[in-house]
Amino acid sequence: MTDLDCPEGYVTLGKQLPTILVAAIALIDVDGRVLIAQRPEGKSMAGLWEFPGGKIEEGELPEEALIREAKEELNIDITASCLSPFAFASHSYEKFHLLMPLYLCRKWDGLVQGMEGQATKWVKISELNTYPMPPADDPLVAMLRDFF
Ligand SMILES: Nc1nc2c([nH]c(=O)n2[C@H]2C[C@H](O)[C@@H](COP(=O)(O)OP(=O)(O)OP(=O)(O)O)O2)c(=O)[nH]1
Ligand SMILES: [Mg+2]
Repeated sequence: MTDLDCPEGYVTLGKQLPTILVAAIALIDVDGRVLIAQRPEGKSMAGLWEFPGGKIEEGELPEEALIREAKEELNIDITASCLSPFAFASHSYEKFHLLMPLYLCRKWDGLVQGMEGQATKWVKISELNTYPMPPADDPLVAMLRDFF
């Protein structure tokens, strides 16, 4: 898939673009740092840093998608009760519109490991803007900076 292609599993909300639903998580550690992961080679937007997460699959709630993605991508266990809705991104890329709720999570079981070969990094929220992230994430980073 190139950066501009639309992923599978979209819904048609607007008239112009297919919409993809993605759930993302900002894990916050005891020192107030947030976890970001680098999109691996071969995926769209490879090399950019992101909040872990992924597409919400048919029949899933966003929280269920995050519990699954946290295990698949980071090998950690989280529960729905530890996920706080925080903000969302609504951003039109060239070929699709992204609707992405971002949840905060301060409690999980296990040690974070990049399970898909992706680099992971704990960064101070004040330094998040020094990592290149997808354009949809800009307002989320600003919200995190304002909030913390
Ligand atoms: N997880 C995540 N995705 C983001 C962020 N910002 C952003 O534009 N995206 C986009 C990139 C992708 O087009 C889409 C997420 O798709 P993905 O490739 O991570 O989906 P997935 O984890 O389900 O991966 P796969 O099963 O398709 O390999 O959302 C972000 O901060 N986190
Ligand atoms: Mg993903």
